Amino acid sequence: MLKRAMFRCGQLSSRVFAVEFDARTQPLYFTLSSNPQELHHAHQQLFGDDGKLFSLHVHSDSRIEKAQTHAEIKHKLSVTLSRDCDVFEASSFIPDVKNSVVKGFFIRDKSTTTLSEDILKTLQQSKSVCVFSYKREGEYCWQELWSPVNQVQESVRQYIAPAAAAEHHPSTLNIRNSDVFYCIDEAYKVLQECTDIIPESKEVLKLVDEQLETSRGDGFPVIVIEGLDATGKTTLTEALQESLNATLLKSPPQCLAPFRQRFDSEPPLIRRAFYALGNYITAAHIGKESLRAPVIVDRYWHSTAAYAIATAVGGRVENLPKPDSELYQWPEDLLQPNLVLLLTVSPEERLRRLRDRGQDKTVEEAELEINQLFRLKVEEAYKRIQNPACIIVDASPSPQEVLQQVQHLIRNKCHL
Ligand SMILES: Nc1ncnc2c1ncn2[C@@H]1O[C@H](COP(=O)(O)OP(=O)(O)O)[C@@H](O)[C@H]1O
Ligand SMILES: Nc1ccn([C@H]2C[C@H](O)[C@@H](COP(=O)(O)OP(=O)(O)O)O2)c(=O)n1
Repeated sequence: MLKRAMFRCGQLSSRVFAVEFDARTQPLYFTLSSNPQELHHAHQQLFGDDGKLFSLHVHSDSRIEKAQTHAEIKHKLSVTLSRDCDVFEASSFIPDVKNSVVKGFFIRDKSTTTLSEDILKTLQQSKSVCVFSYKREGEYCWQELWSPVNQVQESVRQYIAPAAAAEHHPSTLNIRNSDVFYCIDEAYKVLQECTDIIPESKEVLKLVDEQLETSRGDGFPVIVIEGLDATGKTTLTEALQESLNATLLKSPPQCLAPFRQRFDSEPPLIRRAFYALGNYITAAHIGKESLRAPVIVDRYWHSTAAYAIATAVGGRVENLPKPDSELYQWPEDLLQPNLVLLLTVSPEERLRRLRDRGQDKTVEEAELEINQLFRLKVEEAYKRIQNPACIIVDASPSPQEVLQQVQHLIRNKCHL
């Protein structure tokens, strides 16, 4: 039983563990060795402290189950653990090997209670959760499979040994087909896999099926307006609709509005597949409408990819996939617009606009406000997307001036 659990965790010796100790610094990397190794000074921060240390990792052959279990554990740990407990995002991975990441958490419990053990005991009953504990002895620290009743005779001590920082941040390794989708089939499959647990998936897939093949000849230009919330997309797209006599579309499309809240509460795999499919429905609408008039689109694939990448990647902007990464390439089967404009304003002006609007913000936007790092990553990811890349527009002047600036760009680039 224990051996099977170890096996589920993959070949531990070739794996590197990364703990997101502090969002502003690089993760703490370590690996495991069967020989005692003195604790590296950097690791003293985590392993040298008093208190109990645990890590837990989520495994399953079903990616839907894995995503949901991870999200449930995250929620449970955040609401039940005491103030004396720190929880860090952790992962284990094989350096630079795509899709090798196993996500989990690292728990440091300085309390005198057994609360964290009690919670881990419950979590461990799930066949997809694997818990390790860490023990110190002098200069050494080792990891072993944790068991609440202490019958881990078979478990081998694996000593903590320093590991080099990975060239590609581990959170970038699993992005393809988990956070960002590069063809309709991959996103479609995710929703097919969750029809049992999320009945709404069937309705979304039906709406996708109802869309005819997207084909677009030499129709009117298609112009996408992108940007963070409150950068002025609605104001500009409505003004453009009027001034160009254009059709205004959105992604996700109106027909998905009844399902959005449901999918927003799901883990990234399911949530991002939903938004990806929304782009294909919008593409079908663009295909039809652009035969009749110019089309303005409020958010499209740039938003889907930039938010997904920025959410998936922990810590600093430097952790994003490298600028030349294939992860920034537009999906080959998704209708391409003629022009993508990214509206940018300073963080202060954006906050002022958000406050003036006085609306409830989505959770993600509320996080943006407190999380400068996240906002920077979304903007940087927007700028790195290729084929087509976006043109940056300074949206801080008055609405009339922004409109004029954009009309000028459209005249030049699309000859409208
Ligand atoms: N160029 C601008 N200058 C000042 N305020 C603006 C400008 N464009 C939009 N706003 C205001 O900022 C707020 C957010 O604009 P909105 O168009 O709703 O942004 P988005 O659609 O990107 O969320 C609104 O209250 C809007 O009136
Ligand atoms: N085409 C799109 C549009 C939005 N999204 C996602 C990205 C973010 O998680 C949210 C942002 O939506 P938000 O509600 O803040 O946007 P609006 O205020 O409606 O412009 O939606 C997407 O993935 N793909």
